[in-house]
Order: sequence, then structure tokens, then C-alpha cells
Amino acid sequence: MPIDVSTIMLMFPVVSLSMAAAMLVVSWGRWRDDGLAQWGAGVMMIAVAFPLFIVNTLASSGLPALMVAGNTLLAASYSASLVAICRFFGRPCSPWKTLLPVAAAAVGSVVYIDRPEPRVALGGILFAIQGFLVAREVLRRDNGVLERGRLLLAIGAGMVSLLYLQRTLGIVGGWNEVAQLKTAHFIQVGSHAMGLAGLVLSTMGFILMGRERADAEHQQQALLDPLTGVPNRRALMAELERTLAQAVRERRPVALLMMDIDRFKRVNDTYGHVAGDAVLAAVAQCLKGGLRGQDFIGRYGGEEFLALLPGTDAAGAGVVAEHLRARVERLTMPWEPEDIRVTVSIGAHTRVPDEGTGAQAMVDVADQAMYAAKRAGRNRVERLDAALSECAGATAAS
Ligand SMILES: Nc1nc2c(ncn2[C@@H]2O[C@H](COP(=O)(O)OP(=O)(O)OP(=O)(O)O)[C@@H](O)[C@H]2O)c(=O)[nH]1
Repeated sequence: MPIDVSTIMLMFPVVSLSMAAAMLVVSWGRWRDDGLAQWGAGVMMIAVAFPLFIVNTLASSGLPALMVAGNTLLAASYSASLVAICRFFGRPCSPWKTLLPVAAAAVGSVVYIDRPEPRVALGGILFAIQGFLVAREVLRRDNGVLERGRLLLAIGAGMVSLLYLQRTLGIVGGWNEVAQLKTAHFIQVGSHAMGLAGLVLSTMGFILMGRERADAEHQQQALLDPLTGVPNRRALMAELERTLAQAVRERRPVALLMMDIDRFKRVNDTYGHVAGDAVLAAVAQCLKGGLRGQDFIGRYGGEEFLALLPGTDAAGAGVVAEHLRARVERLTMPWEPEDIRVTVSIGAHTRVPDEGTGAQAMVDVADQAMYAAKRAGRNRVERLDAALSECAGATAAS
């Protein structure tokens, strides 16, 4: 089947314009600084560059000025892709990696305007380096995870890089003469098809990266309490299951602190629900700020917070609980007409868990200890440790 190179090249603006339009539709009304605009701009530059190459291919003696413009646009499009990835990951992007290749493509094309071999070889090596930089940037791991979108983008950029590398090596090695670039030689057809596939794959990869990140954010949000910003009960229970499993393996204790704001109804009734909400958020942050990095705290319900302290024995849990109680007691919430102050009652429960220890059962014991603290006068800590909790209903004051 005879294949016309110009026709294949025509596919670039067609595909690029379609993808740029698709990106516009995807991002319409959700203008975020996630690099989509920069990636779309890069795709649009490819859509403009290729018609210039086509006209140059069709002109019998060639139109070098179009090659200068086309090469510069192509280099700018890969720089835009690099900027898009840096934006996406919130990383700084060195101007050396973005502006230098564009300047080199423009200057090199002008300098070699009448010498197609060095011009094509220089362009090829520049674009190969740019494709490599894009692939390298997207593969840089921040979290040790290589999501599918990143992989797809890296494969696409890698294909583009290899395509241009073979073009330069072909000219240097003499198997890919410039005259052949306009013919339907299988190397040309294959390399254009590879370039097109690389463009489609990398753009799909970029869109998929955004989708994967949005999914991860939604999952994260589903585990956070929107009012206080700390994990919700679902996240707490999942974390407790994990903590217990690890503690069973390591034969280490786990302590739970159930903390309930005292007379919170009075806060709502006196200052209003908006003030009540603000107090909840302030207490959550105050409690969180009083814990170590390996501890975990979340909102268990209404005005109740639960802290998980892995590797903490009963005495240690008592110390942490007292520290938290005192922190909240010192907390002042500026409000009109007067500052709001609250206290918390804390129930602590510690045990070295075994296979049969249930997460909910442990929470229930901590809850019982907390109610004991309420009964004993509030703003205090009560401990109900494993040996005691096994004797039904027993409580022990800290
Ligand atoms: N503002 C606000 N109030 C809440 C929220 N969740 C629960 N509450 C209120 O918290 C109050 C809890 O009241 P109670 O269970 O009677 O307990 P309390 O007044 O704290 O008294 P003790 O626990 O016995 O010290 C109720 O008035 C709930 O409406 C919330 O998200 N925002």
C-alpha cells in the first residue's frame, strides 16, 4: 500500500487539534494550576508546526523559513510539556531546560538554513533530549508509586525521544539521508507513526495522571472529617485495625484515648452552632498538636475524639492523656463577647492485643473509661486497663 508522507504528517495537526479540543472540554470551568493548560498549549504548537513541515515537504525546492518556524515551535511544544509536568507536581522548572532548547532550535535552524543535514541532525538531537527530559521528569518519584498515567506519559515521551534520536543517528551514520525524509521510505513512515503514537500516549498519560490524582484526593477526602480536618470514624477504625494487627505481631501494647468535650451542648446554646463548630475544630487541632508523629487522632463522633497510641503502655497513656487534658484546658477561643474555654474528659484503655482483640471492643472500653471520667466530675482522666477491663464494670482512677 503506497503511503504518502505528507498525508501521515497531516495526521499530526488533525490528532493534535482533536486532543487539544478534548483537553479544553475536560478542563472547561475547572481552571486549576495542574499544568493542563500548558500541556494543551504544547499540543496546539504541534498542530501549528506540522502544517509548516508539510508545506515545506510539498514545495519542490523547500521553504527553509518554514523549517525554522516549525523546528522552533516543536522545541517550544516539548518545553511546554515539561513546564506542564513541573506545574502538575508543583516542582520548579529550570529555564535552562525549557528556554535553552527553544533558543538552540531557532538559532540552529537559522545558522543551518541552507544545510538540511546538520539542521535535521541538530533538531533531532535537541528533540530527543527534550523527550528524555519530559520522560525523566515524569518518572521522578516523590512517593515511591508509579501510577499508570505517569507510566503511559513516560512511554509516549520515550518513543518521541527514540524517534528523534534515530533520525539524528541515521543522518550521522548515513542510512537516513535528508532526501529520504520526504519519501515514503519505511523508516520515515515508521518514525512518523511512532511520533504520532508517542504524542497520543503521552497526552492520554497526562490526562490520566490528573484523573488518578483527583481519585486519590476524593479517597483522601472520604476519610477526613470536613469540619475539623482530622480523620473521621471510618479512617480511625481502619487505622486501629492496622495498628492492632501490627501490635499482635510485635507483642507491643496499644493505648486508646477517648476524649469528649465537657458540657458542649452549653457552648452551642450560649454562643451558637457556628461557635460550637469553631470550638470543635480548635480542640481537634489542639489535641493533634499534643501527640507524637506515630500517634493517630480522629473525630469519633459529635464532640468525641479518639487517639491511637501504638507502643504505649498504661503509664505512658496516662501521661499523654493528662498532657492533652491540660492542653485543652489552656486553650482559649477568641469570640465575641467573651473568649470561649472548654475542657475534655478522657478515658484511657491500654492492652497488649492478641488475635482475638476486637477494635470496636477496645473502643467501647475506652468509652466506658471516658464516661467514668464524666461521672467523676469531668475535666479528668480515667484509666481502664486490660486486666481491669476484664473484670466487668471495673474502673480505675489515674
Ligand atoms: N456545633 C456543633 N455541635 C455538635 C456537633 N456534633 C454534636 N454537637 C452537639 O454536641 C452536643 C453534645 O451534647 P451532650 O451529648 O448532651 O453532651 P455535653 O453537653 O457535651 O455534656 P457532657 O458530655 O455530659 O459533658 C449536642 O448539643 C450536639 O448537638 C457539631 O458538629 N457541631
